[in-house]
Amino acid sequence: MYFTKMHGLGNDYIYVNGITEHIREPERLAVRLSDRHFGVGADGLILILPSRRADFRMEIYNADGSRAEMCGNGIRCLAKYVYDRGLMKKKELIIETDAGMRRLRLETDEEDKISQVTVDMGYPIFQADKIPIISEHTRVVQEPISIRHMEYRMTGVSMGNPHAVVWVNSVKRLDLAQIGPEFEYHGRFPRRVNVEFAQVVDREHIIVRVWERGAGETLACGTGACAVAAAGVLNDLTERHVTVKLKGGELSVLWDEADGKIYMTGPAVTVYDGIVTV
Ligand SMILES: N[C@@H](CCC[C@H](N)C(=O)O)C(=O)O
Repeated sequence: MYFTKMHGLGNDYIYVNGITEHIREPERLAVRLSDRHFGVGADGLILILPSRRADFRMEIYNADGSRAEMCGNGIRCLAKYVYDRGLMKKKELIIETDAGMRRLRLETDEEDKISQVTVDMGYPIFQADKIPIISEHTRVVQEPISIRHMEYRMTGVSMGNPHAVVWVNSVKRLDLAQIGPEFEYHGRFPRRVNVEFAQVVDREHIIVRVWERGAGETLACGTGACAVAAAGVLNDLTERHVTVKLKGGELSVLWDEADGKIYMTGPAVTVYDGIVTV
């Protein structure tokens, strides 16, 4: 099976062209290939598939084999994948995801190399039952949650996939390996959760560490950065246009007042092409 390893800010995925490759049991394949010791090594597997309603369809499998609705870093890389291979030569494209249609715009340099990709990430969803988060309130805004005898305050956001944003004074000394799984599998998240620990630097800059559902701590999360940006506005901590600094680099995120949608801009990188026996 031919594959390509790509990353957005170190959030790395194995990309397989599902138009030419016949993929059986993608959940199991994701687990096997994502293993960093016995496999290729990645945060998950992304399949590029045909779509009747859009240019392509994206299917995401986390490293543990679970299916995710949307992936912000992954979708930028998917756009690069199809553009660089000439599967599509437009600089504007629409990708169908399990979270709905996403519109993307590619920026290229004078050598036709992609420098940045902007994604229309859609509307942030705050309704607790739609995220989903179990709560007595319609929205989860700075609600207490107890983890390992510590009380945290979380704001719930769906970017097509579920996120809990926790504001902290510093992201440095957090033991994510301990608290991450406790959030992810907490009973208040019926479909598990991605959790972002966010530190406000000033009203336009945020530092974030992410524990991803199905993948653990990753170097970056596109949907997570958008969830943090939305929570920052909701909690009146930040402006609508922010730079989100993650372990693997920076994303620019705008929650547009005009249309209510979130726009995320960042890089997409190819690491290498490979062949694996499956
Ligand atoms: N890293 C991604 C999100 C991938 C899916 C996530 N782990 C989930 O299960 O929802 C991103 O860049 O958005």
